[in-house]
Amino acid sequence: MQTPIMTQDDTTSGHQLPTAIEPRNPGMALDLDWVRMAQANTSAIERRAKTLPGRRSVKKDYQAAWLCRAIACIDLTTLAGDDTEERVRRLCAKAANPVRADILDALGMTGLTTGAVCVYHDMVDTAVSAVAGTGIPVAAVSTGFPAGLSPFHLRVAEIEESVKAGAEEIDIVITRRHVLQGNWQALYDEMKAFREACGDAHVKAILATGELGTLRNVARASLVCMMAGADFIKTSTGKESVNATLPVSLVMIRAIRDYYDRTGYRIGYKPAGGISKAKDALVYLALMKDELGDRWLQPDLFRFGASSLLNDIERQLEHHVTGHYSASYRHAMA
Ligand SMILES: O=C[C@H](O)COP(=O)(O)O
Repeated sequence: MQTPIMTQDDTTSGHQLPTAIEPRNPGMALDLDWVRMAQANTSAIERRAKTLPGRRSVKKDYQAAWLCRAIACIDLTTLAGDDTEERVRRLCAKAANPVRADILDALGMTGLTTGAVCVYHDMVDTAVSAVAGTGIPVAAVSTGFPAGLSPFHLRVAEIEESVKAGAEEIDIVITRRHVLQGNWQALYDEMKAFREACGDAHVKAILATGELGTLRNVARASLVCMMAGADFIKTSTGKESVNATLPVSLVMIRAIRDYYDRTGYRIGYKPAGGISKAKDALVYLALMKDELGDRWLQPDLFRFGASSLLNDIERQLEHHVTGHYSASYRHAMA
């Protein structure tokens, strides 16, 4: 049995924000030698990824605190073709009060919110009004999400419109073709233009890793996007057939570590798509702690892109506090 690596000390305030805000990533010139040298030892990464979920990484007594930390790191997302203003307002209300008050009281937690809400451009206005006064930022998916194949000037204009409407975070999608063709200069130029269009908004680069072919491509695309000024790198849109996976996460997290070692800038990580279970969230938090350290367990450097993860976490917290699952949960699981 392994010693738990996540203890109560790590979560004394559950979702404590860092005291110093991380400086923005200024980027750097494209270093093609570094990109070409980037490797990913697929079998070693897959072996390591396989051991992660089985590790006793969180002692049971501390799980509630860690689940609250996970909530603070969720970009609570709705990205559906049938989104309505009413659905987005409900999402924002949930982001501001993610867990029932009696459960939070029992845990001794106050002021817990999700890290952000994440919507399409069309819903930014609604979301900005709905989160007013809560301190929760609105993230907009942009640049022709999810495929990112609309005309370049329209992708840039979409970013500018979302920033104008009040989005503080922009999730751009890269052109996968640039990666598949090894056109690193084109990827760098695209990312740099998106970065500039974001102005003061934070930019997350969605790599759509399920469509990049190899882990080596994932490593290289991660580096290029960080060199071009991405503040976060994000796995996927949630719309591809393969979304966030542990092998891909290891590759991206290690690219973040290399970039930090070389430049001194901390880049955030956002796994997204298909993460819907509380126990999976704990595996990701353990992975961040293991590979990058405690600083990357804060919402300014780590987010889950997820539409349904919060529901499962809330159920687990309810179980932790009351010792049983609600009737509606038992019914849903039956
Ligand atoms: O980034 C957000 C993803 O689209 C959410 O995906 P999900 O609905 O599988 O949680």
